[in-house]
Amino acid sequence: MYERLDELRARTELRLSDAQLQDRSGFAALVERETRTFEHARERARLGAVEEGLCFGRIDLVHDDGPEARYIGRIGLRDADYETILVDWRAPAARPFYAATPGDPNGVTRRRHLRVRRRRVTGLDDEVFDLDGLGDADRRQLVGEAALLAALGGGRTGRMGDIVATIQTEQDRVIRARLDGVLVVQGGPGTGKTVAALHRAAYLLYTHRDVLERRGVLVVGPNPAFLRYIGDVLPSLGETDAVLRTVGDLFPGVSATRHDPYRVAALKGDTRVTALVRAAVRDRQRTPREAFGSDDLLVEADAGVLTVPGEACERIVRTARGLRLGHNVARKYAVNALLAELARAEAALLGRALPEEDVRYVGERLWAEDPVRDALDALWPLLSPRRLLRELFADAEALARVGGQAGYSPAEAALLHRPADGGAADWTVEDVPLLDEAAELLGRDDSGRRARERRAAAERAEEERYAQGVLEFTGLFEDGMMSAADLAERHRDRGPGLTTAERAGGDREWTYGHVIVDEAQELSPMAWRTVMRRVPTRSLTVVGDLAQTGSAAGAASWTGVLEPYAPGKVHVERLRVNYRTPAPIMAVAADVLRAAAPDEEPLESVREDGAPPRAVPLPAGLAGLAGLVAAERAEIGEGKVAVITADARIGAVRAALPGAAGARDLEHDVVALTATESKGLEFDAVVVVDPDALLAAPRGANDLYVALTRATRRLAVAHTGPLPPVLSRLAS
Ligand SMILES: Nc1ncnc2c1ncn2[C@@H]1O[C@H](COP(=O)(O)OP(=O)(O)OP(=O)(O)O)[C@@H](O)[C@H]1O
Repeated sequence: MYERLDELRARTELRLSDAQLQDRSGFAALVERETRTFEHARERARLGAVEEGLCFGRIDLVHDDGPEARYIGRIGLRDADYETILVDWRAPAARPFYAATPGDPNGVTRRRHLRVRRRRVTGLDDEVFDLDGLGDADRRQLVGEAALLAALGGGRTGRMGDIVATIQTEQDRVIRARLDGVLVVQGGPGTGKTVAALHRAAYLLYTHRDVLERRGVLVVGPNPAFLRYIGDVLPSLGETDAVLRTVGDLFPGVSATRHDPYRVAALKGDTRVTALVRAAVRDRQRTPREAFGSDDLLVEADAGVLTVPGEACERIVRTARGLRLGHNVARKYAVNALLAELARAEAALLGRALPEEDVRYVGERLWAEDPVRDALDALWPLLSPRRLLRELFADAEALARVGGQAGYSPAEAALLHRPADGGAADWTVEDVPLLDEAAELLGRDDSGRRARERRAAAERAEEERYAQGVLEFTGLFEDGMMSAADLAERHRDRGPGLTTAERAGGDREWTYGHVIVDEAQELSPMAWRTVMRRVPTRSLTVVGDLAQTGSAAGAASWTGVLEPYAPGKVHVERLRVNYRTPAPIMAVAADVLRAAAPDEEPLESVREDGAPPRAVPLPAGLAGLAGLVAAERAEIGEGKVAVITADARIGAVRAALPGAAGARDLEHDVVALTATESKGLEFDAVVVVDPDALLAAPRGANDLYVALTRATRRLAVAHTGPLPPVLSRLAS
């Protein structure tokens, strides 16, 4: 297989250099060269990514016409005679490797896991499915237990790795689920939700390449550190068409990482805020009375003071609003109509006749005068989403007025007040969905572009055919959400030479072929609106754990959140086995889970071994912490230690551990994190500091649960005060 891989690599190199050397001139030749170069470079990257663990498994099957040995690997390979020598793990033929269980062997008589290092087989584990010889008690459901335990036992590196060789049956079901509809993967900590979702992305890109390659897959994660943590998985599976983003950077040009305080976040996360944004836009469409406190519009133009009667202005504002277009699009009408009135006023002032056909021309001339422009901008300004919200939040009076119109109490509206520093750092993660909402309401005056697009009708017809295909393929016909024509328009290619991920990342209106949302319990209803706009076909994988919800406006029920967007298309799968945390640590976490979410079933841990978790009193305060962390580090040898505490204590903990890194540097040996920052991550040893401070926060039991379940080997709970009763198991 490696020989064949080397041949393919050499061939790809050759094709790549041929493509680059091709020197025919002309536009078509240029495009062809770019396309070929791109394709071959991609193939080179794909072949380059599979060196380690090219082939990791084999299944023996019995057919009517004899036995078959099938090899499973990171990619599919055929020999020179076109015979399959290696089956891609994502192909249907590989499925029995993951799906065979003693109870349901799928025709497999033996499954073999191969361990290969530097092109040499260094070990193998066999499972023989001798159906007659098995009692129920032996029918453990783990696939390739020895290989799995070996993979789980290795020290952590600060980066997540792929698991193609040891995917478990329940995870395989998630990975290979259908593309259409909303698949929710609910599972406790360490059940492999994240890793399974990423393998699902790779599976979908492989199986539905025609649809997904062009539109790309969006992966939404909770914070930048998490995205870095998972960032290697898809490239190691040979995939480059995925875009990784936090909610804070879904709006191009803004990259928010800071969160609002709890109560503000709750307000901004609730869909009531859409009424506020709507009212804020409307508030900027003013009559002269609202803008200047005078009945009529008075403008000091070059010719003298021009007067437009208040009624005429009100009629124009009313009509422009009635157009039901975006604010910036309707502005064109409002400004033109007001200019026409001003042109007539000027003619009247100068005692001249103004033929109707000259009105437009005179209006354009007036538009060049600053006082005219200023006056019209005060009535109906051109607004960007950022300007709208920045000015709203900075203006306490406007907030109270607009808030009142949207049904907010004065106290609620006042919570949103924020002085404008003008810097980009002002934006919080919770502002991003509001910016997106504002962008939808404001719209863009893109009539020029539209006219050009109309001329490109032939091209568009092709796009529409494709879009129709997408809608049909994903089982979502024109149901009023979005027509094929709309979809096609949003999908217009933005020129050659960029990867799908690059094109998608900078375009707010880009719609993806599939969206994966991780730690999805943290998303507010407003964040969901923002995500859903990016996937009108509603093809999503939603991954999370309701028991780990920590954010102010996070989810309480999956169907409650998702059904309104995809009625009848939400399907929930549960993962029940914990691969990360050893059983003794999970027992401690289970006590906390009972307090946080009494209805959740505790998980079964794959790993029963491990050092007993312990409570360590720190009578002299955090001064004792450095010694404890050093001891934990010595215990784990190669590996990572995380010190996790409440927001309120993180400053003190960092001061006590000057050598520890933060969330930006997960590859460091010791990191100090808040519970929120630790979401989705894992470490060989975890030291939870001052659990009572964690419990004191809103949704504090969830935070403590998250912190305890980050450990893969060792757990210590250090406390400067008394140990909370929920952790009494540690005291015994
Ligand atoms: N089939 C598997 N083979 C090998 N390792 C696995 C497998 N499934 C999960 N793991 C490992 O278990 C750990 C936990 O996985 P992951 O982070 O995806 O869990 P999670 O459900 O997202 O957890 P959390 O809810 O706490 O974020 C990871 O190290 C992952 O690589």
